[in-house]
Amino acid sequence: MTLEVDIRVSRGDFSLSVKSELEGSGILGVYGPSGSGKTSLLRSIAGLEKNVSGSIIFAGEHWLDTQAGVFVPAHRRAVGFVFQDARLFPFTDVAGNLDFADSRSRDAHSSITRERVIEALDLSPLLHRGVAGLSGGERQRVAMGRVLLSRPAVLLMDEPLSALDQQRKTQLLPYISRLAGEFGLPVVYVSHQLDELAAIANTLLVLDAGDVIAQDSISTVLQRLDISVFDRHNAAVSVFDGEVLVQNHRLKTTMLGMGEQRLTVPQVQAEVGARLRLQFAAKDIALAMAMPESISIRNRFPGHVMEVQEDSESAYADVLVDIGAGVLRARITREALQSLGIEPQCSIIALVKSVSIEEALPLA
Ligand SMILES: Nc1ncnc2c1ncn2[C@@H]1O[C@H](COP(=O)(O)OP(=O)(O)OP(=O)(O)O)[C@@H](O)[C@H]1O
Repeated sequence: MTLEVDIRVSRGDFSLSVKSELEGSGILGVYGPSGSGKTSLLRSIAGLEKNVSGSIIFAGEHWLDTQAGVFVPAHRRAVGFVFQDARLFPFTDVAGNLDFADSRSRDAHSSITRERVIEALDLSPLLHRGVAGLSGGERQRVAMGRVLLSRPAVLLMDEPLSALDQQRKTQLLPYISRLAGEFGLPVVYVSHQLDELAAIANTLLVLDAGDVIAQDSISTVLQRLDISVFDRHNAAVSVFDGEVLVQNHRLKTTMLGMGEQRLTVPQVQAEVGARLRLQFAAKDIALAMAMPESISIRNRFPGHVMEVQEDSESAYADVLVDIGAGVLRARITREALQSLGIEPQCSIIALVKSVSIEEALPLA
């Protein structure tokens, strides 16, 4: 099932223009600074935006075609919308919230059953709890369950984790990638946190002031040194597919494979053979011209420099290093870049200070 979007939204000084296609059950991440048009895009797909023109086609069905005068109203689009706040019904318990959506669902023949939703989101211990006593993360899991039970064909998520602390966010991310995979749903996921998108998205669309400035597989877009919004708050990251190779229970470490490269990290709770998404923050990569001898950083990848970009507005430079298994992005000071003479083609060792690891759909 394909979602094809080719729209313009005009509102006073602001205008949004997006042409995008989302195929199958992937997660399309939408990233951009505040006011760049992320929410307007989701609202347009959902049929909630009035000043929209162009076309939106889902699985061959025209939801919008302004030339032909077609505008399918929001309640007739098979869309589930998860918001930043959970918006649960306070007068009933978790089961009641789920039952409400289940009973009003438009498609009882869908493969999305109450049992499968409860299992995918670990909701059984919460079913008879009142809504008021739930934690923020639990509330969002119930909200996702309720939206799923309306049996959407597309899931739209607008910063669903932004009200949660970092630990809860990390706990919820695997649920979101599981939903896309298990229920075969295309998901459009909006966030202004690049690490959140890098953890789960397959493709990434970057908006800036209403324009799409990049759109491709997430690993490709994250390598673009010309996208300056990645450098705000030192957000730039790179992502790799990894596989659990060895669990060392004595030293409490896990060895992961990324292509031919090996990486040792504090122990990850996953079976040998499990595939995980590895995310490296550019600011947590150091570069050395030769293999350092006595150093506590254990993860060192020999490679060669592909591209260098100095940011003349700041102290930093971005460097892309091909390490065989993929391309690692490093952010070091311009002072270090110049004094080490780092330039394209030179051999280099990338030293990884930390990595964040998620259960996610494989990279596109
Ligand atoms: N109801 C409205 N009336 C007038 N202008 C609006 C309205 N809603 C949004 N805008 C404007 O449209 C532009 C895009 O807003 P939008 O909410 O889509 O951006 P966003 O990327 O989701 O931002 P944020 O990350 O802050 O939520 C902004 O300039 C915003 O001020």
